[in-house]
Amino acid sequence: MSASNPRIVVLGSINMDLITRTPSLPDPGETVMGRSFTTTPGGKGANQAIAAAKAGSSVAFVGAVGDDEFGVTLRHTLTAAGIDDTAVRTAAGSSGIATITVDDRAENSIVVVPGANGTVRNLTDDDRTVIADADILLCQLEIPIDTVVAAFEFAHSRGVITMLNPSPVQDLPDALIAATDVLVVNEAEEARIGHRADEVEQVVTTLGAKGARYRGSESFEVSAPRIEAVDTTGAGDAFAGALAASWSAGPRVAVEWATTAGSFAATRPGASASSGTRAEIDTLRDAAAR
Ligand SMILES: Nc1ncnc2c1ncn2[C@@H]1O[C@H](COP(=O)(O)OP(=O)(O)OP(=O)(O)O)[C@@H](O)[C@H]1O
Repeated sequence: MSASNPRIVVLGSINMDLITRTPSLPDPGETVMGRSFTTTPGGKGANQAIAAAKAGSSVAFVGAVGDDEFGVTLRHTLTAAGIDDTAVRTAAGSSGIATITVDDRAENSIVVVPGANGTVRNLTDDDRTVIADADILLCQLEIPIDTVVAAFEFAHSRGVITMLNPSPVQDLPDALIAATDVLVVNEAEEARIGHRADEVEQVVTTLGAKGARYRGSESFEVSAPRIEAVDTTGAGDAFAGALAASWSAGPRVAVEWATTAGSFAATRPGASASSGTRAEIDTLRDAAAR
């Protein structure tokens, strides 16, 4: 990737994932002994922000952590990645939490508590300042959707490019569609959104191991490099962050590079930790071109 990196604001979720591995999932009322326990930062907003920052972009995050110990760790995760956290509030109560139990057959059960993410119900003056200073606003739908709509309308009015990854997928308000410049979806999300995606000028669809597709001023498909997939969790977030980070190079370069970034993430375990640096992604791209 060449062309200079844009300044990116991610407005979205940040969670602590609490992951327990166990031989078998407990039935209701049952207690089982687990094998191991790990905590890892997650949330689509944070994953995508970290992916964009690792790709070399200047990134600011807008969202909320709780006033618990996880909040301290989560905020540190952002700043350690070089992300500007001045618009991250600390809300009373718990941080966003995903309690994940995985058994030996890779079956899982997950409880998500939105916690602080659910308190991001309005835009502050600081948020507007950060957004107005950016080139791209990137959002998902793990915070209240009305806040995303307000942010997109404000960004749109200031000429800031709006990129929406509508996950978890849901009905999209007309105002959100109208203020979206680039829609980033996987195949399932695209199918659920259906013809409404036609109302957005540019749509990027990820196709898993097949790569990605772009529809806009031109239409094309790029294939993913062949890799040994270890864990595809977070591949979509790595793709979205890298797409924003490379967008100024034009859709063809950006979609190709984001596809390589998604594939790189699939070669590593975990979500935010699996995204690659710019050099790692370039290395995979160069190897695939040989
Ligand atoms: N098995 C794979 N081999 C190569 N690349 C992959 C593979 N799986 C995912 N990718 C890469 O990651 C990108 C995003 O994957 P996908 O389309 O599965 O998104 P997603 O469903 O949002 O992912 P997830 O929810 O697992 O994070 C793809 O466009 C591709 O570049």
